[in-house]
Amino acid sequence: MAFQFNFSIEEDLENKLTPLGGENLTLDSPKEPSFSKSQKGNRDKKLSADLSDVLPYGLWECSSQGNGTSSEDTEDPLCAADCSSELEACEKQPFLKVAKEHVMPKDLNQILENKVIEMLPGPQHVNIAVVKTILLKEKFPGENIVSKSFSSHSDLIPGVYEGGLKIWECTFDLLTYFTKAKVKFSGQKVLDLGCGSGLLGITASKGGAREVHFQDYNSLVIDEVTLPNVVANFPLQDEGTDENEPDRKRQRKSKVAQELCKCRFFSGEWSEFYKRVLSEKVFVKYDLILTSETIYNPDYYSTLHETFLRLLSRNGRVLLASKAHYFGVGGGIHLFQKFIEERDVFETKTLEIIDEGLKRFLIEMTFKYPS
Ligand SMILES: C[S@@+](CC[C@H](N)C(=O)[O-])C[C@H]1O[C@@H](n2cnc3c(N)ncnc32)[C@H](O)[C@@H]1O
Repeated sequence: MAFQFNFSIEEDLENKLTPLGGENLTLDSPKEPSFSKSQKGNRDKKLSADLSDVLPYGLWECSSQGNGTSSEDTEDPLCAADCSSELEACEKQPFLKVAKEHVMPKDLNQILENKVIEMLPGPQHVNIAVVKTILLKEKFPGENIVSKSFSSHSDLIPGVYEGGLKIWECTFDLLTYFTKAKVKFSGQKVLDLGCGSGLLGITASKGGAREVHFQDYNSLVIDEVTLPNVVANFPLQDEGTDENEPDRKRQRKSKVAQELCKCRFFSGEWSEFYKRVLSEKVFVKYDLILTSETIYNPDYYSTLHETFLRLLSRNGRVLLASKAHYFGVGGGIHLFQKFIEERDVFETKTLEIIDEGLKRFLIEMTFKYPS
């Protein structure tokens, strides 16, 4: 098996699309980090990531969009109003984007409608579905994170858009590690924290996890990236060559539905997320938490630590992938490990150091005192 990409093609929009050429943008520049420059509040944040962070199709801009801000962005109570006041407001207030569970739509065919699936070469045995971000804006203006990402020339806007629309490099490091280390998912309850594309959770699900939860900050990411990816990535053993055959379609639907029963999807800020799941009558903690490129911002460490503390089962483990350092924002593996040590709740073990391009780390976290 191999990776797949899933593109949305819409003729009328296609003509208006211009791939980001990198004039003033960092997204496509091989030399420049691919995130974060927030335009307001003197943050001037720029995280370090190399070109392989950018999806093969990248982010796209629509030549007629101007700065792309929209008054339709009313979903986040803390982040209404226009983009500039929003960024300022978000800097003054804690990011408390309310957690929400996303229910899989009944019509699974609709989720993959207008999406073209392509194969991504690689040994990770996961198919990937990805949608063109311009179409997300056109069709789903609720969060409006695509145009905000364009207008701020950034892949990350703290408290507004946390980067889930693209696949970050460390996700592939973790996927490779799963294969190399023969990580066992069978029977485990798994959380893909800060999931974005959801490839880690999808791999766990395909590996026999009994339950997989996906969490991302942005609901648009869950609806338009994670969910389609999940649906597209459950291959059918009995799928024939003729995909158009009605009974084949039915089989696919029911098989996917079976897999989806063990998946749940959440958007929202981490503390809101853990409060939400812990408020359920019966909540069983996670055996395994997978998380990639989520420690770029030291402002979030406390909440992230609390999330692990509250949601990980006592004998569970966190597999975390990160770049050594995120320039501009200041986070990185050493700072995070220091933070963890100071809290004295978890111990960390370095599983792998990837020393090509930007240095990256895979670490494992377990409770220091499991019982
Ligand atoms: C840089 S993206 C990485 C996405 C994905 N894990 C990958 O490797 O491709 C960081 C992810 O962490 C999540 N995230 C970051 N800070 C968060 C916060 N404070 N609350 C909730 N989610 C957050 C976002 O949802 C975002 O998808």
